[in-house]
Amino acid sequence: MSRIVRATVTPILISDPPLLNVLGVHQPYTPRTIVEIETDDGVTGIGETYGDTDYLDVARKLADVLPGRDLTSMNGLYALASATLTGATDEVKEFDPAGLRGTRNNEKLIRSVVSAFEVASLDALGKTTGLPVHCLLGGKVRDRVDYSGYLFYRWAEHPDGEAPDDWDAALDPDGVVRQAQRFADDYGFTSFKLKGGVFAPEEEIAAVKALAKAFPGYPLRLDPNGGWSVEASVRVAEEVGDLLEYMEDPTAGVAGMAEVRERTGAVLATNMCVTTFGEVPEAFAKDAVQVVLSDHHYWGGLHATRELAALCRTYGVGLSMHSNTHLGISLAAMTHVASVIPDLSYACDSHRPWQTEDVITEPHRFTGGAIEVSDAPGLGVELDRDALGALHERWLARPDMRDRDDVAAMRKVHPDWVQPSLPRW
Ligand SMILES: O=C([O-])C(=O)C[C@H](O)[C@@H](O)C(=O)[O-]
Ligand SMILES: [Mg+2]
Repeated sequence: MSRIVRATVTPILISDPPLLNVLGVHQPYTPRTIVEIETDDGVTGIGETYGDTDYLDVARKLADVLPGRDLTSMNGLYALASATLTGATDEVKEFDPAGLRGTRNNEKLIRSVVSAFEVASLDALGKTTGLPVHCLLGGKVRDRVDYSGYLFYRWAEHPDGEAPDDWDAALDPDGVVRQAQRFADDYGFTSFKLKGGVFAPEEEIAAVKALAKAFPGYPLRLDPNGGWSVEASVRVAEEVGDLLEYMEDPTAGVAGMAEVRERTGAVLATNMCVTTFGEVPEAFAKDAVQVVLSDHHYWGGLHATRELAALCRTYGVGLSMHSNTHLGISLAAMTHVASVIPDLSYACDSHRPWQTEDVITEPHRFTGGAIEVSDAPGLGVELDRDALGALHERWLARPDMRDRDDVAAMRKVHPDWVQPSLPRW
């Protein structure tokens, strides 16, 4: 049995383009946490998760108590991490500027941290046994995992010119179609999701119609992150519902989602109103959600994602996959877990094509809109220590970017910008 001799947590800042959403715009740099777990066999496993300071604090405390523990005791990680939070209040934030992923409470914070340690443990265990992570999860049922092209309204550059990339602005239907065309040409995506909630629904309806015209038959999704009232959501469903494979979080909250469902019959997906196990019963009972967008980070890891899949299967609810800004370690973990869930029948989301940097030596390549499932031991990716060091140096140099805040980033351009209250329309 391998024992953990060291767990290391490295905070980094990665470049991020000026992607717009209902709250504001992405900052030029976004925080991530990279976890390494070393065993007494001399093997190191790696994991990745959110990097905002409250995640980082828990990750550092969990890393401190791991040496001496059995590598395989992954089911005990949650209790260990919880113990590090003793005395903290379980403050629930319904909506906060650090990313549009629903409620924020201690359980979700802990699960988000634990997931990186679970993935690092699985990577180390895989390297020790010579087995890929998907084998440790029961074996893949597909060799390739489909991803959808994640389109954003965006500016060409950040106001101060930081973190430049070679993409044009996309602020109208033509810009969105041009972006989708480049995604299709470069990565082969055959389905698209447009991040909405940026402009009035009529403008986003026009973008969806333009996409449907340019890419006939492609599955499309529109996600305003709860930015619309029930009335606006119904209007959008009437206008473009038949062009969309699902509407993602058209309106905020279970009651509103249930009403939109009842009035339109539209298929509704969420990564906002069902993001913890505790939110499942009410939402499923009220038929507020027909597709849950899993995210192995905040659901608590790869095993927890399979538990969620079983729950969704039991209740006849679909499963797809959410993403926030992430690098290749997370993409590898997402691909392994997606490969073992038989009824994950939608293309997964990934922000990865927007990232110009990585901490793995051979970043993944999307071909035909998919990622090959690796059969190499562990995750099948190697840490690039030079890149990790450089991105950590940036984290040290930029304390102003250590917490994601899309509202603050927007304020740099629009000084009067305040966190929009939902619904915006
Ligand atoms: O599907 C989603 O709602 C997301 O990916 C949430 C993210 O925060 C997204 O809106 C973003 O990156 O701006
Ligand atoms: Mg969403």
